[in-house]
Amino acid sequence: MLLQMDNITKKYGEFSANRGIDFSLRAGEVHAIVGENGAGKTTLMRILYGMEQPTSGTIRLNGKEVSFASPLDAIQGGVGMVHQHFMLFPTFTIAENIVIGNEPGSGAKFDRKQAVKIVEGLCDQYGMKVDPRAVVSSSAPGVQQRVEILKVLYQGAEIIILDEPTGVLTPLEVQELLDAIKQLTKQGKSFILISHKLNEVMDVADRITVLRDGAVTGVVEKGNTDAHQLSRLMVGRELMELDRKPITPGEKVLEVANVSIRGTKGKPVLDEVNLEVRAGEVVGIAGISGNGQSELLQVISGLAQPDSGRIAVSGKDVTGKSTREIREHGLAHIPEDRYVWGANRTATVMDTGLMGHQRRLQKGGFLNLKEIRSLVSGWVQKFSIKTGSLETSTQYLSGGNLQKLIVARELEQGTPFLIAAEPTRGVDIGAMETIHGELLKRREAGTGILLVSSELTEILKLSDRVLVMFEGRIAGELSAKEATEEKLGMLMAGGTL
Ligand SMILES: Nc1ncnc2c1ncn2[C@@H]1O[C@H](COP(=O)(O)OP(=O)(O)OP(=O)(O)O)[C@@H](O)[C@H]1O
Repeated sequence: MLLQMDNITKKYGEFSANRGIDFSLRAGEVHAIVGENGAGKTTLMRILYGMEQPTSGTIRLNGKEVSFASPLDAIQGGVGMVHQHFMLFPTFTIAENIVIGNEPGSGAKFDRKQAVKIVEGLCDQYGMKVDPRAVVSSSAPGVQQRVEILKVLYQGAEIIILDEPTGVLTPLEVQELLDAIKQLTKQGKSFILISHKLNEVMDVADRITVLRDGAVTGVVEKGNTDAHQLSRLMVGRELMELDRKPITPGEKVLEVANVSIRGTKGKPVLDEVNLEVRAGEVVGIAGISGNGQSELLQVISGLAQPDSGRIAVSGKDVTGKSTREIREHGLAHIPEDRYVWGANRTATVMDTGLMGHQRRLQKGGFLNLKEIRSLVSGWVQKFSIKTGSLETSTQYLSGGNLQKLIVARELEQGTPFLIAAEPTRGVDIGAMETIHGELLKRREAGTGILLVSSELTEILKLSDRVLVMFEGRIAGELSAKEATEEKLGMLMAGGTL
């Protein structure tokens, strides 16, 4: 056995994030770890990667006991990890990012040409394509991820840990990643894959370990299981079908008229965008990321200003208004990137629950802490948010639990208009069911929802109408009845129906 983790326990105070976990990995194997948010997947991998020390338990590589005091130690032992959030230097080139820490050249002189050569060699060896001279910040997420993988390969990794690698990728990039994993295992590399996406797990994994509440609930060979059994092992119950009741849309809660943003390279970022959302309907926006969706959400929510055009929320012109003013006028916003817009990582769960809504929750200039406390603890229950207490700092929440907290806060504002951008990114399948159900409840209660998602299944499940964005324009609109993955895919790629 290449890797053997035996009886791993990790305690944080009284709380056990890992309880007596056994985990093993064969050479050339892809071993997936699945489980609910907060089940302890990332913790187990942080232990393997030397970022955390286990409270008890042993790790053996090729039969020899090892103890990694730091990621540097782990890298030297042949273990590399690609995190949920990329850790690259955005202003450096791809080649610089890959060789950093072990740069070619003598003394202080960095040999750029040699670095490019090294990266070209790696690309050839492992069958992956990147442009070594491109700057990371202008590379697509799929490319940045390849850079991370090439970087750990350059560092000599035999075991590569991928923590929810497909969350930010387009469907095509996901396929490329899965192909790259298969290719690399043929060359003897081994992967540990943390994922909530059971179809991807069933595609690429050889074995699957299911964790629940810090303990193993099953280890299965792929051939002996299916997505149904896995989801039952994960959440301990069957998932339910969504019930989307027919509605009659009401008055306009969002109107975007002829909105444009000029780009830096001649091409507009947003090009005469027109759309509306009415009370009680979900309008989905599909598109390959980078086609203007982020900018559209930014102008609607006051984070950016349009160069021309008009935006109205609940009938009031809010063009050029601040985020605070627009929020006060009836916008709630589940942001695309929870770490940038959604939360301050040092704030407590309670403060995060309050963020952006202080004015609404105050009386006579004072915050009603008792009311806020009972509100936030209600959300924690409803959305099964795993947290020590309301005073716990959000930096100790697992990724999916932080996402659930932000979703709960925005959904529960009960505003007439809600932006839901990637609302289920990083959440487990049970929580996804809860969030989808709650979004539909808001819709029935009359909230108009603008849903932006890179998951076509999510768009198709929830939307009454679907708009497709391509190169800053609305390239097409389909009703819920007309929309299929094939038609959307066609429009997303710039085609016509
Ligand atoms: N430093 C810490 N102090 C206290 N609790 C922690 C700490 N790190 C993690 N935890 C807790 O340990 C539990 C397991 O977290 P972990 O990140 O391993 O979950 P996960 O299975 O990866 O979840 P997700 O799918 O949401 O990413 C969580 O409840 C988390 O709040």
